[in-house]
Amino acid sequence: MGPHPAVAAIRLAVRRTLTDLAAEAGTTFTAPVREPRQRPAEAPLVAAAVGTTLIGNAARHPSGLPRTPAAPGSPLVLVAVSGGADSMALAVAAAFEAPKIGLRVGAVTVDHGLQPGSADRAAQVAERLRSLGLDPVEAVPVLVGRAGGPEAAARDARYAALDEAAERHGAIAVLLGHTRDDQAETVLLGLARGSGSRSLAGMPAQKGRYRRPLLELDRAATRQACSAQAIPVWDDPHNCDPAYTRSRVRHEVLPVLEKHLGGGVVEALARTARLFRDDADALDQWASLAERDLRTGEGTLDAVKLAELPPAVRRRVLRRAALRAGCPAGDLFARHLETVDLLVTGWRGQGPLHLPGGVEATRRCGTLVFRRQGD
Ligand SMILES: Nc1ncnc2c1ncn2[C@@H]1O[C@H](COP(=O)(O)OP(=O)(O)OP(=O)(O)O)[C@@H](O)[C@H]1O
Repeated sequence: MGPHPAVAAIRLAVRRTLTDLAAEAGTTFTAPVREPRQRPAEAPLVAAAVGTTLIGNAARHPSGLPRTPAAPGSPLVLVAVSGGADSMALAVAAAFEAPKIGLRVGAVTVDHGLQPGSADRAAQVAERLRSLGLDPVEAVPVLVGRAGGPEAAARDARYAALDEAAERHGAIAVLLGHTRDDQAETVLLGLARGSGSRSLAGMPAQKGRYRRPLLELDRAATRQACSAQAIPVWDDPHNCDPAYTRSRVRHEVLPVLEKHLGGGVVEALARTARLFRDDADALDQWASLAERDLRTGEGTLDAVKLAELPPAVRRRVLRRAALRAGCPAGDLFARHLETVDLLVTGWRGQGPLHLPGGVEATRRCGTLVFRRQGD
């Protein structure tokens, strides 16, 4: 009997990502290993209820632990693990697949320190991961600030810790457990913010060192996979806390949409993300070519030629120029670009515009000038 279909689907998705990574790293493939027989323990879900502490017997799972870990010094991939079903299913699949491909796999679990007992829980998750064959495994405590609200502050601290761990261990990539459901939520959140196509494109499967192998799979699959392999999971109470926007989207908004618009909303939103990604990529490429043509010097653009561009391309050129002059990407919003755009399309001699990061945009003699004050 082969593995549970959800386990097989997750392994396949992870294998694809790891194979790409191994090819990029120039790793030599080892001979393919046959799927091991499923063990009888692939039945009960040990702990999946909200707030459940980790229990379970590591010796009983998962099915088919890697036989021989990849040689020391082989390229290392880290998995970012919260302890939830998505990232646990991902970590187990990576531990199963990586040695066959000549990669080592480790994990980092970040302790945000936002709940009582979080350090103990992070230590338990780390221990669990070690018992699953991942190495190295670290539980990293972080200090979460306040900038941008609680979700953004936790995310910033988490990614800083993941980046630092990846650098320190020389990892070739960090895997994240986002699923198609997370993607649908991201698209809805972007839509509600009134964002452009780049935001509606959701999360990319690959960005820098980060990869999201499960982006085409349902959250239900990761739960089923953990259940089938008797992997204890921990549900972050924040995921169900209505104080968090994403939680409300997950538990209230999406179910209502599914109910009233018919099934398949999550899939449709994920498809929307893919289509918008292609559109946004094409527009970015166009803007990059147009910018080369319009640049008249360091931080200066030909305003007359800018006016001839379609708005979607023009705004992208303006954004690029503002970023190049030193605007922080996270602080530059559509409303800033709309006012800069008026220097091109609604010119009536208005004065310099002050953009985030101390950048100033002015129009002089048919030229837009972006400069950081004091430069
Ligand atoms: N505390 C953490 N430590 C390490 N990685 C994390 C942590 N929290 C989230 N991640 C990574 O980011 C991904 C998305 O996290 P998020 O909280 O948005 O989703 P989730 O549905 O709660 O995922 P999961 O079921 O894995 O907890 C996780 O799958 C994991 O890869």
